[in-house]
Amino acid sequence: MKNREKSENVENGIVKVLVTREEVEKTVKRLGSEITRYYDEKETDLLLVGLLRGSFVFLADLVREIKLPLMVDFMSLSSYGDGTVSSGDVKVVMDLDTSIEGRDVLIVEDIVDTGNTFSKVIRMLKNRKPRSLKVCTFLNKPECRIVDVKIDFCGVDIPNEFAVGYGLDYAQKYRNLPYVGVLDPEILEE
Ligand SMILES: O=P(O)(O)OC[C@H]1O[C@H](OP(=O)(O)OP(=O)(O)O)[C@H](O)[C@@H]1O
Ligand code: HPA
Repeated sequence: MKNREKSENVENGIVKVLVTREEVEKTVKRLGSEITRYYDEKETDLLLVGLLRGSFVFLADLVREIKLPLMVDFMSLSSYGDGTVSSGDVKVVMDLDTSIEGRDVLIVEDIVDTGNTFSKVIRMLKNRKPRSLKVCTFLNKPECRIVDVKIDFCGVDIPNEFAVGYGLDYAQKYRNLPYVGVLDPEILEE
């Protein structure tokens, strides 16, 4: 089968599953409980900041597992202009709508890879004087870290392979897979 035909069927482009649908569900529930427990002890004014586009699937599931009043806002940053390699040059494409001054902000990501995106957004949001600033990611690739970032709520550690699904894309595709998989290297080379 030709690569083009393969890539038209998303399931066919996947060579290995890294996080199954069941593991996704368990992980999101665990993170929801941890976050609920952490903020529950304080008088919280919780704002979840989702980083577009990758976090939208995880964030939609996560908010339903957090048993606290909260608000949601989004930012869009871009770092992977050419596909699979981080340029290290993170740009703000769309900023928040809301002021975060004096609020408890939880940044939500689909993946921390080099750490460039998180470190940039943390620096930027700290300047806006939130009461607290924590970070949550569904996936973590510790082997790829270039910039050190402290992750407060971490889903699953994965190896150094290009992951797609559950919000993560390759060339804007595969975000709709309900699990996380590794893409066929032939497709990456196309
Ligand atoms: O730790 P890093 O090396 O910075 O990589 C992580 C970032 O890369 C991806 O975003 P991307 O720029 O691909 O945009 P997307 O969210 O729209 O997929 C991902 O969603 C994270 O935001
Ligand atoms: O493994 C990845 N997959 C998709 N997007 C990404 N952005 C950083 N790392 C990845």
